[in-house]
Parts: sequence; structure tokens; C-alpha cells
Amino acid sequence: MSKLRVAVLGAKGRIGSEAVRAVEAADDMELVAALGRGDKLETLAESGVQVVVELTTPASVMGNLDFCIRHGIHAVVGTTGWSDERLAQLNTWLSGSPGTGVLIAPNFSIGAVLTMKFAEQAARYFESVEVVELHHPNKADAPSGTATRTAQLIAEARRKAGCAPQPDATVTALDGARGADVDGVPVHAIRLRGLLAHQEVLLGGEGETLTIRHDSLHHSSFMPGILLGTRRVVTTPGLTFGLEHFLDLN
Ligand SMILES: NC(=O)C1=CN([C@@H]2O[C@H](COP(=O)(O)OP(=O)(O)OC[C@H]3O[C@@H](n4cnc5c(N)ncnc54)[C@H](O)[C@@H]3O)[C@@H](O)[C@H]2O)C=CC1
Ligand SMILES: O=C(O)C1=N[C@H](C(=O)O)C[C@H](O)C1
Repeated sequence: MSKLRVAVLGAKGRIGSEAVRAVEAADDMELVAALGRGDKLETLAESGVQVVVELTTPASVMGNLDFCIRHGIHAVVGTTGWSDERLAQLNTWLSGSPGTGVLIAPNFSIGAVLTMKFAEQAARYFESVEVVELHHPNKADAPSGTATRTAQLIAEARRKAGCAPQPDATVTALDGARGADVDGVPVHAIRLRGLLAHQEVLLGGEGETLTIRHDSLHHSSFMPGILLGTRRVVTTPGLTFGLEHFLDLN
């Protein structure tokens, strides 16, 4: 059987360099390009690549995906910074390239995907819910893509269940003291040397609390998800948002 031809964009970055090693080690994949900032995207077309793993920056990702989709190259995207406008733009591009698949995964680690799922399930049973994400201090964006997605899933679950707004009697607060408001869910971002990527979802009801916590202790935690996404995206045209769609979670 022929090997899947894979390229990594952001190949010298923290997660990109780990992804290069993971693709090289996968028996069913061949690494045909590993590009960093400033490298020419035309190299991709010449390499005969089938799937690009995009792990760069929010400023670079749209240009890279525009190129991939125009050339019918599937993409597995871990880069953060997704807005409704950006997703709509991607859908427009994809409609002009039927057969091309793009997976955007706010988080590739199975534990983080499960944290989001469990938080979504628990959200309607508790009066209060807040998200705390904790990352290494070199992270460029806050709150994390994972925390933003978690809060959106929680908010959607609470809306569907007809939950009342969360109790919060705060009248005066220093800017930022109550975190960022993501769809009505407070999200707090901590940056601390020694950490990698961690998240807690705190839920509170009458006389009880529930804490769902996940810790990524090494970038290797993201690799099984990246490899799974790479194998599945070639047979999944259009836009898929979230690795959970490639996992049998129901
Ligand atoms: N979805 C997930 O599971 C994960 C997502 N991430 C996300 O991945 C992104 C990268 O994270 P890190 O590796 O920690 O950052 P990093 O800063 O270590 O790496 C980014 C790399 O991309 C390069 N780059 C920038 N523009 C480029 C372009 N146009 N073409 C090729 N390379 C380009 C940079 O020079 C840098 O080497 C961030 O958005 C981060 O939040 C990180 C870890 C897990
Ligand atoms: O920048 C990181 O490191 C990570 N970014 C992603 C995010 O913003 O959610 C995934 C993970 O948290 C690691």
C-alpha cells in the first residue's frame, strides 16, 4: 500500500517539530516537506503532498490554507485563532474545491477532547461554571483555543437546556479580575514557567462542586490525534471542526 504523503508547516516550532518526528515514525506516512517561516509554499505543490499539518500562527494560517485548498491539498490544523468569519471564509474556499478536507482541532489530545465533552454534558446540571486554562509563558494567544471552544460548548449546552444566567453579585472589579467573557462563561488564563497545557472546568451547584481537569505534560500528547486526523481527513471532504468527529464518543 502506498504511503500517505504528508507535509508539516511550522516544522521548527514547539508542536511542529514533534509532529515532524511523529510523521517520520508512522509506518503508513512519508514526510515530503517540512516548512518554516519564509519557506515557499510552492514547494508543497512540487512535493506531491496529500495532507498538510498546519501548526504555525493565527497570522499565517489563513494564507497557508488558501494555498492548500486552491491546490486540492487536505489540511489538519492545530493553529488557534478561529472566528466565525474565518470559518465562513474557509467554507467558501472549500466550496470551490469539492473533495478537499480540512480538519481544525482546537486540541489534538484525547484527554482534552474528553474534557470538552464531559464539560458539555455536565454544564446544564450546575448553576455556575468557569474555565481556567494554564499554559507555558511562550504562548502567544489568550485564552487558549481549547478554553474558548470549551466555553462555547458549555454555553450552547446551557442555552439548549434553558439554564438561567450564572449567579455573580460582583459590582466592582479590576479589569480582567473575572476573566474573559466567552459566550457568558468566564475564562481565566494563567501563564506560568514550567507548565505546558492544562485546563480546569469548575462547576458549582447547591452544596457541591465538580472539577474536570486535564494536563498535557508533553507535546507527544497531541501526536496520536494529529496522526488520526491525517489519516481521516483524506476521506472527509469539507470542514470538520473538532477531533471528536473522528472519535466514536457517543
Ligand atoms: N491543537 C492543538 O492540539 C495544539 C495547538 N497548538 C497551536 O499551534 C500553534 C503553534 O504553537 P507552538 O508550536 O507552540 O508555536 P511556535 O511559535 O513554537 O511555532 C510556530 C512556528 O510556526 C512558524 N511559522 C510562522 N509562520 C509560518 C508560515 N507562514 N509558514 C511556516 N511556518 C511558519 C514559526 O516560525 C514557528 O517556528 C499555536 O496556535 C498553538 O496554540 C499548540 C499545541 C497543541
Ligand atoms: O499553545 C499551546 O501550547 C496550545 N495551544 C492550543 C490551544 O490554544 O488550545 C492547544 C493546547 O492547549 C496547547
